[in-house]
Amino acid sequence: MFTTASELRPPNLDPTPLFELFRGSYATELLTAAVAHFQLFELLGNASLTASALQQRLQLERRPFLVLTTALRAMQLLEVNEGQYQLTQLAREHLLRGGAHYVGDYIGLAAASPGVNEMVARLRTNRPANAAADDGGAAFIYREGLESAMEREASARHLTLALAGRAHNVAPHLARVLDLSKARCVLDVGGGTGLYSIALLQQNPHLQAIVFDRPEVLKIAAEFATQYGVIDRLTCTPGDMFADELPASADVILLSNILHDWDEPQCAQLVERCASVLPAGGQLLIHDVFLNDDLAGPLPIALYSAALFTLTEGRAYSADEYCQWLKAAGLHPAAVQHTLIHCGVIVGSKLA
Ligand SMILES: C[S@@+](CC[C@H](N)C(=O)[O-])C[C@H]1O[C@@H](n2cnc3c(N)ncnc32)[C@H](O)[C@@H]1O
Repeated sequence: MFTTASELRPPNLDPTPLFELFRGSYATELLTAAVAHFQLFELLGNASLTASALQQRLQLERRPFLVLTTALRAMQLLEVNEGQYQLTQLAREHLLRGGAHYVGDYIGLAAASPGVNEMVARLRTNRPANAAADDGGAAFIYREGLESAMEREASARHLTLALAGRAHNVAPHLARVLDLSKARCVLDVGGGTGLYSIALLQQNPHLQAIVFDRPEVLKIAAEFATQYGVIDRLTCTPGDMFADELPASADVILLSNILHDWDEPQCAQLVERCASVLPAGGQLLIHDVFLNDDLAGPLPIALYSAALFTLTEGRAYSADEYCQWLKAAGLHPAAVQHTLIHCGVIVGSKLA
């Protein structure tokens, strides 16, 4: 199908604004849900509540609570002072019913829109979209007990190729910020298109790569590896990253856009599993987006977090949260190095 090898190159123009525009709908959905479905602003009124009290009043589990409140904090409508959640002046003036400049009913015009209703359902159930067998299965995630779109040829291809657009832009940047001159083999866990591995292989001619993913997804990785002329150095290994043994032959492991698909216990488990197969001196690379450590923004990441929340079992995390998991697994995290489209990489080293 593909005949000529080509090189992955960074884009001329930064596509980040397109991603921010695309994710903007989550601002409408979360704001309208808070105003018209959860009555969050009335609930807080002029009082302040601890996180657990507010979470209880909203009847939300931890993950939806964090997604909703992170976005509202990033929107400057909610603030946390000494552990107490309270409304900002902006929210008090405009989102408390009865105020002279109340705009809640205006925002409420979107209350019955399909996007808002869907967001409310996701927040209330804490379950990803399409997770029932009849709905085609959840996007991007596979684990035992969950119906997954990644197990079906057409949907796995569709979803994986959708991510190729972002990878084509970001992967060449990742390859340029990392120094893998001394590395032998990179294991790309949940590697999807394989484009991140392919960029690393093109940048480092001595390197080998293993892309570990579900069988239907690996078909696409093999096609791209052929197209980009690195199929002789890239192995596709099918498996379940939670249940199967991870290949132990790599000295670098990449988790690119993986942990944000999973809830906190699975993130800790996955980091631990990766760390356990790394040799001394090996590195675990977490390539992802990062919330601020206080989980109060920035807004583009808070909105992306909402997207991840609705589609998967994850959300966006902070660098601090990632560092905690790396340290718990015995790895030493370095500072975030930025790539593109809000992404960056944290290198966790296993000391020799
Ligand atoms: C959001 S995509 C990220 C793909 C790629 N790393 C990237 O950055 O574009 C998540 C990937 O993890 C894979 N995945 C999900 N659950 C998995 C599991 N239990 N075992 C192996 N791969 C899994 C999916 O098939 C998908 O390719």
